Amino acid sequence: MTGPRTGPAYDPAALARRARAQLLPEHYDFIAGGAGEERALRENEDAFARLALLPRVLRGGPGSGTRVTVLGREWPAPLFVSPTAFHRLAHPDGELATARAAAATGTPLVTGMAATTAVADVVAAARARNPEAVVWFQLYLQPEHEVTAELVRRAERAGCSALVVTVDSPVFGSRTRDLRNGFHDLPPGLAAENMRDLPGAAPGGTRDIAMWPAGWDDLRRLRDLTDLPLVLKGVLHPADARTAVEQGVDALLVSNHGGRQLDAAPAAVEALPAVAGAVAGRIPVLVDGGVRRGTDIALALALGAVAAGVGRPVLWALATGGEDGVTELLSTLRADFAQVLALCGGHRPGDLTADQVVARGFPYHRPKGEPAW
Ligand SMILES: Cc1cc2nc3c(=O)[nH]c(=O)nc-3n(C[C@H](O)[C@H](O)[C@H](O)COP(=O)(O)O)c2cc1C
Ligand SMILES: O=C(O)C(=O)c1ccccc1
Repeated sequence: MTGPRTGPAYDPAALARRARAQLLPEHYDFIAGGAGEERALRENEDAFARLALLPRVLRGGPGSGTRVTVLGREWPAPLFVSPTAFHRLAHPDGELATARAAAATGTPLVTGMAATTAVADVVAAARARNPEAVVWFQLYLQPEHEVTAELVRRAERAGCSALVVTVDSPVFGSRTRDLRNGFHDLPPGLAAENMRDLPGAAPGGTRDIAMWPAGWDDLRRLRDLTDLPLVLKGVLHPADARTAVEQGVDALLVSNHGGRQLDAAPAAVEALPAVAGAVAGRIPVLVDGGVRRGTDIALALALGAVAAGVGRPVLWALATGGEDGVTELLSTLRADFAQVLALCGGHRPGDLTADQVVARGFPYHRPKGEPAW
């Protein structure tokens, strides 16, 4: 046999179980949980499991690898780390460990305004491992424009190369487990470091991160404030996708926020085809939610995404293995995707197409278009 072998079997559910054994129950629940009855949360993974890939055969030729180009930068694989709050809940090294692992594997990282490490320190840790490291900054538009403006300046000064504006949170979702556990505040010693010393804000608590019903006008104000590319995170409706393109948004991230906001939202991967159709190739479309293995990345690409993000698995890997754990997770996901791509008869990520995606069950039917038999 020639070519790389993938490593020992990777079991995403076992990783989550090991993390659960490491963490305080209320911290595990904060990370694992979703809104309401956790339907949107479950659907993200279940929707991938309901889909199958039709491999193409005898396509010959060598593979040219897993590289993709996103907003003018080459990524080694169509995989990135989605923004998640409070990495120091998972491991004392927190976002610094995540940043080092992402940089070491060349995986773009979206660090968030709810990080427990300041964005300047996150980018510095990443660049120390890999001067080419791609770090984006995620923010919620704040009711006080000056607060948003200061966050943007901090991200720019730190060296972030795009802003991810999360737009699915006009209000905070009802996180059932957090309400049950009474988990509202970070433990002593941890703080949302990006919120320190902002105009009008008290230093460092989670409650400084306002979720607020911003409008397209507020997005235009942000557009006028910075030359960084803007990525809208949390778009599910194709009409919003069209508006975003018209408004000059640079990319979309299709997401139901890991099932943590609207519990009736569809799985991200189910919303993806309509959004990709509305965008019609004018800007890149990314997706996150329920991505756990190479086949999920392949399905996301076949359905119109240029790359897929992982959220919770990174926190589980961080909790169980710190920086090394995250490095292993990201390398394994990339190798797994490379193998799936080859098994599908693809030579490069763009070779995966929607006609290769079928709903499981017999007789199976294609999600759109002609029956496949
Ligand atoms: C613990 C946790 C914290 C999160 N914090 C944020 C955040 O601050 N901003 C944001 O846009 N999304 C946040 N998300 C959503 C993620 O960016 C992402 O959409 C989601 O986790 C992807 O689904 P996955 O966890 O199934 O991979 C968070 C998710 C989790 C699990
Ligand atoms: O966005 C989230 O899902 C999230 O958990 C969070 C928590 C506190 C502040 C900001 C985001």
